[in-house]
Amino acid sequence: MKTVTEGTTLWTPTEERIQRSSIKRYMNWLKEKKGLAFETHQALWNWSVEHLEEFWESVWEYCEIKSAAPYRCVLEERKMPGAKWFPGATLNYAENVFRNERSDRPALLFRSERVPYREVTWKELKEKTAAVASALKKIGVKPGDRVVAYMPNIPETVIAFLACASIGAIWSSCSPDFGAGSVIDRFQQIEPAVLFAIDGCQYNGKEFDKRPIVDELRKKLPSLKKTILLPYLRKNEQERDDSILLWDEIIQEKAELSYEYVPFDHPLWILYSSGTTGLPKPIVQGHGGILIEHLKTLMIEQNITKESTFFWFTTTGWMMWNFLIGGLLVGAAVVLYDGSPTYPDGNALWELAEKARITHFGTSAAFINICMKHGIKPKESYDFSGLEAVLSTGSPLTAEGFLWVYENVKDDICLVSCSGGTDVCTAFVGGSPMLPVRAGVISCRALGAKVQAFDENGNPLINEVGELVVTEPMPSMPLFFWNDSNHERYMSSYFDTYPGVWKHGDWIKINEEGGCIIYGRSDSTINRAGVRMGTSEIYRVVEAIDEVLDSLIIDLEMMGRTSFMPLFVVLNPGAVLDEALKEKIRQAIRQNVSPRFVPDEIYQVKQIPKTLNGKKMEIPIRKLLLGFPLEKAVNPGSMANPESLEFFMELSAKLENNVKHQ
Ligand SMILES: CC(=O)CC(=O)O
Repeated sequence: MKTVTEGTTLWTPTEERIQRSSIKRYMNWLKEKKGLAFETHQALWNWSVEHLEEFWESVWEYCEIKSAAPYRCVLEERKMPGAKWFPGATLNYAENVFRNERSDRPALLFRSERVPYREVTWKELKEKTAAVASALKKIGVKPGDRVVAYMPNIPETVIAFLACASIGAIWSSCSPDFGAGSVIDRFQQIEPAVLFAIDGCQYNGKEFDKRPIVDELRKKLPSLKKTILLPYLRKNEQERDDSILLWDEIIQEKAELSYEYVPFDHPLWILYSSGTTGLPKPIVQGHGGILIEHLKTLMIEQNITKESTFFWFTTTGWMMWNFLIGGLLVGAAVVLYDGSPTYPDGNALWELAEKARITHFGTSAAFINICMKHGIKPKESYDFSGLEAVLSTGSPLTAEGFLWVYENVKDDICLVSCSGGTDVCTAFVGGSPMLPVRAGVISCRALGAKVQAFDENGNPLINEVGELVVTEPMPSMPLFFWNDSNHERYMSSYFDTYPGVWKHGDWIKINEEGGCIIYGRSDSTINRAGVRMGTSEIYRVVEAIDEVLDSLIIDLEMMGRTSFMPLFVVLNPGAVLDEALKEKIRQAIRQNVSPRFVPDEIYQVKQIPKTLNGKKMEIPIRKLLLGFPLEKAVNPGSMANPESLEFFMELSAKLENNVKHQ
């Protein structure tokens, strides 16, 4: 693997390119319409976070947001949580999508492992959305009711979502790689009225029959009035009772699309993020907040226009799906892909990039690492003449990953490594076509996101690693968590450490130029390629296995190291950790959680390190395995079983050697 020094400049935009970038156009507009002139991106960012109300109002005007009733003011109170944005305004997300309807370009482009390539026109998208909206209304779905989907990343899922948004119902989805238990844990909390589901799907060349899971969901979700089934795997073999409607039947209906105008803070969707304990947190985000945040990011910051073709490799279980669909708000053609990114080989997505003439290719750092490890050189086989930007998220992209993109994809593109979270359904930090790209460094903080690195006492740090915090409200922050009426869970998720300041749970370093490096999670949540899972969800499955007595799982993803997620198990007397038991554990996680969370290695240990009151010591062990000295990682005095550390200290030394020799 070719190495490169962190911070090496790999790309500098030409003056011509800066001038035609969307951010420059927005800056020119600010100058002309508001008399505000900014020389640099940093100056613009400073203004955007100091003059929040002016900034977000300018986004509303510049992006020409369509609303039914005007707002009384931009921000009623600057506080977190509880900021009330654009009170008085009523609007609808779906209307802001369909205002872009046109006949000369498709709305969606789609490929799956089974479907070679298909385009969906704006007309088809609108007609089918209208038909599904009408079916939902006939079922009795009202504004505020929940509509859930167990569907892959296919056009039908986008249609179902837009239909749901158009009538003011609340959308929520889990991707079919989630096992029944994980889906039930999420959907049961929000009592859905309707379930959209597929009968099965294909991944990595293998067919998966999902009917048993769909049956289980229907049994365990008593609030369901109907299930709308899409026979995706086997077209003609569906057994059904009256509570199941078939997709093909409901889309036959001719209906007019109309919009339920809802307040700016009316819930649009519920996303899930896992903490370290308890069930996944159902995060509610609003029509207006998402609309304005996604327009700001895509249309102003990322140069996505009506002529762009925007792709992100994602499943419907990751917030990047929700973000990708935001491309329709700008009027871009959105590219969907369903399947393994490496099926039949590592060129699948690059081939799609050529075929669909993708201008903005979004992926995860994990995918770039796979391409790098497999020596894939897409530029030798494909024509990327229209490609303007490669975007990466999910985990920090290493300096070598940056270099790989410039050497093997295209040398004249803006590479955007970005990081944010499900909690805000956007990026806090990212890139800009007006800024140079430096290896391993995220170019800037997002406009309107007052991101800082804080020390333990809440002092801002420059050039030192600290907690990623956001000190001013953002419109896409959660409205609330479902079933959390007194905001207890919401408060403890972000505001426990620094009152009134959002602590995100990532380590970040910010330099004087505004460039950022993310160093991974500062808590013990597992984050595999962007999808978060609480450790408790994995313990539940692993510890249900007869042979397993206790367990500990640690995510060792950190900048400069390959992602490595070891699982430690204490076995019952007489049990042996042989290959058969390891496979049994992996299989249990694969089926009940998701294949994504199968550990990289399983180790047998005598004891799990615990605190005096019996809590598993995830963060201290993570620190130890990441190479922190013992005294900085663990306080043995607070432990019930300090002798359990010996194994982890030895392992830490071995992992250090591995890393040095990578
Ligand atoms: C933008 C993001 O934050 C994506 C992720 O890493 O989950």
